[in-house]
Amino acid sequence: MPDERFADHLSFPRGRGHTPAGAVAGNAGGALCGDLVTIRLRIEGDRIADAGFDAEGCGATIAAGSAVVELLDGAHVLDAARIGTTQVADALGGLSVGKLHAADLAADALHRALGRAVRTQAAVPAPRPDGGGRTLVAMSGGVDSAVAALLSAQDATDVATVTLELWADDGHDGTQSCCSADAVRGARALAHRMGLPHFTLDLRAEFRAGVVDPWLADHARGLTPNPCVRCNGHVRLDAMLDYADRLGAATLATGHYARITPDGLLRQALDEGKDQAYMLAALAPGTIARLRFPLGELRKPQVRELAAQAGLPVARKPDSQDLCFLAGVGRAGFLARHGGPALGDVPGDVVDRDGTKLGEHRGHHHLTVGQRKGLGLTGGTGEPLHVLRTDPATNTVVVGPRAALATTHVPLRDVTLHRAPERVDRVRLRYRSHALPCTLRDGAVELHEPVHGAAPGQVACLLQGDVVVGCATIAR
Ligand SMILES: Nc1ncnc2c1ncn2[C@@H]1O[C@H](COP(=O)(O)OP(=O)(O)OP(=O)(O)O)[C@@H](O)[C@H]1O
Repeated sequence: MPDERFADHLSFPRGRGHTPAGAVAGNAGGALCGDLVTIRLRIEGDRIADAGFDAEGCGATIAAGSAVVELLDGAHVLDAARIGTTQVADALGGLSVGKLHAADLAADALHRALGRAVRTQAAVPAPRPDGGGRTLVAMSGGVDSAVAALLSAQDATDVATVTLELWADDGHDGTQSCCSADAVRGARALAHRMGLPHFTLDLRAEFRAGVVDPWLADHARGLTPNPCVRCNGHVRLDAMLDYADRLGAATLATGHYARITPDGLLRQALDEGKDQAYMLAALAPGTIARLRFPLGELRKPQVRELAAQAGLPVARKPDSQDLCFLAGVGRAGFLARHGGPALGDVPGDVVDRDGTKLGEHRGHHHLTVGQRKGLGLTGGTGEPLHVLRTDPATNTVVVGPRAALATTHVPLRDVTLHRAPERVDRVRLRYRSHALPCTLRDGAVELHEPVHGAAPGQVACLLQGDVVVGCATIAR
């Protein structure tokens, strides 16, 4: 027997077919599962001013859409962000496992609409200054950002969370798939479990234009780009800070392993093996001033322990390994699928330093300076060969012994410095590589010891000790 609340929503759906003036819509479900929910809402200031819905499919879908509209009635934006599958199901008197799917869809549609509406309509005041302020925590669904949220909630009086939807394969959106992006859902469930409001910020268009397209273009130009540095520096942190403004949050906390010096510069994390200051090197000082890194003084095992103590299901979740948009397809698969004609597989010559052909490759963009694996070649003496340089104009790859990669002179472009150039005494030329003693002179770093292979396109993180004092790109 369905609960009478369920029957009531089904018989008298609240706001069905209603489109509030100035509404922002969010969809979930679609062709694959046959159920589709659309939630429409308008925010004024810090409240949901009006909401309506449409639903196709089973009765539970209609009841769930109606329950969301009722839950939203006059709700504070931060309370609306606490509504998840459980709240929708509870509002219907509980749902059987088979019908929970309807509550999932309605919650997904709500969060798509809410996430978009906050971007353009919300103006949530900051909490009273004596109350400790509000922090927005960037939650990926992994253990690091979950613990960052946990620690922020212990510190700040008021915490909200946000997850970015950055990438969905072509044709995969809320209306065609039965599920929203898994990561976003997982992060939302985690935030709700901690009692925190959760927002979804759809940055797919900005991410494609500001990160993926330049990454593809750099590959076509024979460079080895760092999309994460670009993403942090020019796309996601700025977008999340704008979002924080809308939600009255003065600060943004992330699960990055990094620290901030008293004079506002980035500093490497205590846990050197996890340090991510390199990934954040392109941030402007104004951005850094609003960031908090609650994990900067912790080591990874401590972070996992904190998560376990708090009963978070992600305590043992493995770390993410690769670029987020390559998940499931890998680099070569992604290039084949999204690279277009400029990055199609076109065989070219592998030559030695004298231009003698040694073999063939399937496209220069699959190879990067310093690379040994994947060439399938050894030199005449049996010595392994490495990529010395790639030439996109002729689709030629030049190889040689490791010794030929050695250099002490690394030319730079797009140098940004936050302190005088004389203060640069170390440089990191790759993520997860050691910092190398150096001097910065005439737009290049002069290394005190040779390095084997500095790949054009990679970021050079300019350090004074363990403090990031600048950033540049390695030039050809
Ligand atoms: N999709 C996302 N939405 C919101 N914040 C994100 C997202 N992806 C990453 N972040 C933020 O950036 C931080 C560093 O991201 P990174 O990809 O390095 O994740 P990570 O070290 O595996 O952390 P986590 O364990 O939290 O996934 C995260 O801890 C989180 O605060």
